[in-house]
Amino acid sequence: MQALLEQVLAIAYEADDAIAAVYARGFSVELKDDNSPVTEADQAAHDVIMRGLKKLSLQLPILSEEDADGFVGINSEGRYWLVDPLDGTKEFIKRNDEFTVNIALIENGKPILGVVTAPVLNVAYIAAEGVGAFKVDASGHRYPLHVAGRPPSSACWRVMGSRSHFSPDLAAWLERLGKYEMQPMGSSLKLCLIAEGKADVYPRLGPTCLWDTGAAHAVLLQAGGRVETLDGQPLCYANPSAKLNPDFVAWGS
Ligand SMILES: Nc1ncnc2c1ncn2[C@@H]1O[C@H](COP(=O)(O)O)[C@@H](OP(=O)(O)O)[C@H]1O
Ligand SMILES: [Mg+2]
Repeated sequence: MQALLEQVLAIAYEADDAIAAVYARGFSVELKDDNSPVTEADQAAHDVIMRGLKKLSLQLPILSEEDADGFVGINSEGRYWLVDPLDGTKEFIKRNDEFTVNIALIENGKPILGVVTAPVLNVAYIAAEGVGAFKVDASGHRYPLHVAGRPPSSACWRVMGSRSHFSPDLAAWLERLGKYEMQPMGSSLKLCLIAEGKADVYPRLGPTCLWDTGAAHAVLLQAGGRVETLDGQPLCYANPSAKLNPDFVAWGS
């Protein structure tokens, strides 16, 4: 797993370079069939990742946001790669730097390896079963990741939230949580910040796709956290044809 993690990190860094090049030179924005925005950078990162994963000795089916129809299905051992080449496309377009490359290895519905890189913030979050979870800074230094403990009853919950999506259900959920402060953040960085101990909880009561969460979910699991549906079951990736996650809550401790 350690060797595979390093290979996947190298692929994600290559995708970072492709994205950063588009970011630097400027880009136009198109709308996909579902009306969500897409740029040249999403496709460039997808191409790099597909090429990289196909060269690995471990040959697995790939489900990428940019070619979901090309997914051939989970293999006989219950495994597949789950990829969001550029999560936070809206943040990319707004140029606020909060976007990520996401590659996860799923086995029997569970993310067992994950790599999340932020091309402009120059940070990576990596994890695998049997290896642990680490943050990698711009100079390549690695720091083990651990979630924070549950906040004392007098303290505020540090809540992560989307910059673009809020719902009445989320407002009601937060009301029940108690005292909290909300930190808005684009992309899968929300889950990574919980893995780092910088936030406590991320309730997502609104649509996301499997590829938005798989890689950062792996990081959070290895850092001691969890991601659960509203009835307390682990968020599961065993039915990729559904594409959509149910509502979920990511917890540190
Ligand atoms: N109506 C919808 N259906 C499915 N996924 C949605 C959605 N609205 C937003 N998302 C997902 O939410 C992600 C953005 O989340 P956030 O606002 O927390 O950064 C998007 O990722 P992309 O940017 O990769 O398209 C997209 O996949
Ligand atoms: Mg996404």
